[in-house]
Amino acid sequence: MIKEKGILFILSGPSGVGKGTVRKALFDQSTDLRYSISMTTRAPREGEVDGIDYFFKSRDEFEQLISEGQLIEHAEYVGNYYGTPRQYVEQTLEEGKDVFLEIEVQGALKVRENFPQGVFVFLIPPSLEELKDRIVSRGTETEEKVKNRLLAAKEEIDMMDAYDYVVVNDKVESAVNKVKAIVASEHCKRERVSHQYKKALEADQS
Ligand SMILES: Nc1nc2c(ncn2[C@@H]2O[C@H](COP(=O)(O)OP(=O)(O)O)[C@@H](O)[C@H]2O)c(=O)[nH]1
Ligand SMILES: Nc1ncnc2c1ncn2[C@@H]1O[C@H](COP(=O)(O)OP(=O)(O)O)[C@@H](O)[C@H]1O
Repeated sequence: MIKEKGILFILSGPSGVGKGTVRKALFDQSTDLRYSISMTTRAPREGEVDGIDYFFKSRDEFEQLISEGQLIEHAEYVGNYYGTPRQYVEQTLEEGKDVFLEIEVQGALKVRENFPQGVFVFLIPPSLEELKDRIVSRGTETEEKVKNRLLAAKEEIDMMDAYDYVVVNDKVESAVNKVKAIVASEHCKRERVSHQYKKALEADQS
């Protein structure tokens, strides 16, 4: 029997749109998706645990991982490196399980080069005003940085055509439901493909 590979789902979108919030809400529910824990050089925040939230690395360690080809993609974001571990993703897909990445836009574009069969989901804010409010209310940015993030967000939103799906993050619960619907839809597509394949095999034997 041919074992089907898992599907790679990528959730991306501009800073502050709510990627982390939607991803956490999705994984708080029961799901068959496997979350790929990223590597980063940023310092752990209070309450974050190595190997759960991120694999926290020094810059030297991270650069070593890059040079050994151990990351599918990496990006420098607000002065820190972030990257997706290759072995976990490839092995999990090979085992037939779906993998879920939550990464920023540059990294997602790089994943697309290596995994064109991945399913790319772009999260957008209901409006730029709302995005600004979210970045400000998170309280992690200076006024200058908020301006820069909004400028970057406008450019990033222009890239949404490169994605397979666009989800508006109006209410967290409804965004999570839409992501779940996308996962279900991709499984249905695959059922159709594998069904046709089985029919072709049967026809060949008769
Ligand atoms: N390219 C890339 N981006 C990542 C990865 N892991 C997390 N990110 C993104 O890095 C950005 C910063 O994440 P973080 O430092 O946790 O702060 P946040 O802004 O509160 O989510 C977010 O946009 C994440 O989606 C990764 O492996 N690769
Ligand atoms: N649907 C939503 N409605 C209102 N606020 C939201 C929503 N989604 C996220 N937020 C808030 O917006 C801010 C940015 O969310 P976060 O998940 O950190 O974004 P990202 O990971 O994309 O940078 C946080 O303060 C979060 O609580």
